Amino acid sequence: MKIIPTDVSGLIVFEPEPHRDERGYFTRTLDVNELRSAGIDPHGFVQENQSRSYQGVVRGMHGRLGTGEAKLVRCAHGAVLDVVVDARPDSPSYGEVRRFVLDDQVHRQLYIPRGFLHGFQALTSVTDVCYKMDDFYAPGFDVTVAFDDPELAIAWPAPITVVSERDRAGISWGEFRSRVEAA
Ligand SMILES: Cc1cn([C@H]2C[C@H](O)[C@@H](COP(=O)(O)OP(=O)(O)O[C@H]3O[C@@H](C)C(=O)[C@@H](O)[C@H]3O)O2)c(=O)[nH]c1=O
Repeated sequence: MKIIPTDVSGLIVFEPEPHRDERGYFTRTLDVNELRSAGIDPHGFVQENQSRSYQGVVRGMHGRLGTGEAKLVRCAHGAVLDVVVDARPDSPSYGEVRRFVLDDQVHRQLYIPRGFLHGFQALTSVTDVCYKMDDFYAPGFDVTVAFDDPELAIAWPAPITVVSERDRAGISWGEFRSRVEAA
């Protein structure tokens, strides 16, 4: 498993080395030693989720007020463009967007520390995303920032097909920022 730091502090890409043969492939999807050597407590994860999305679906941009939540995200089937926004006011990259392709070919995983907004777009007809979280689902603290916020100007790569009602009602990045900065 290669550990690939990014230019944003705490945001880390993990790249495994899948074994491919005529049957298909084998790959590790979790190695606690690798996580520890990247400074992540593997026992911090308390919930794992899987969602299926059809081509063009956008989910996001989701964040959690208060302490936030860290996620370890991978695409088990198909491909996504995974998008994060650094929502940590004291970070040098506060407000910046980063985009990563996660797919079932290279099998990269993205570790997103606490204090980020997260979302993705499904790039394939059937797209399964799995992610571990270091806190339990707490809808009362969840906030959605508009996936099409003009200030964030996230470049979604494909025509957008379906967006949930919750995500269509997302607040602006400016509104989110004032809530986070006031906290
Ligand atoms: C996330 C979540 C949802 N649910 C329920 C609530 C709802 O009825 C249904 C679908 O929820 P949502 O529409 O919020 O699912 P979704 O839009 O896929 O939400 C997810 O999006 C990605 C981008 C993330 O980063 C995640 O943290 C999470 O916010 O599942 C849970 O029971 N537990 C959970 O942990």
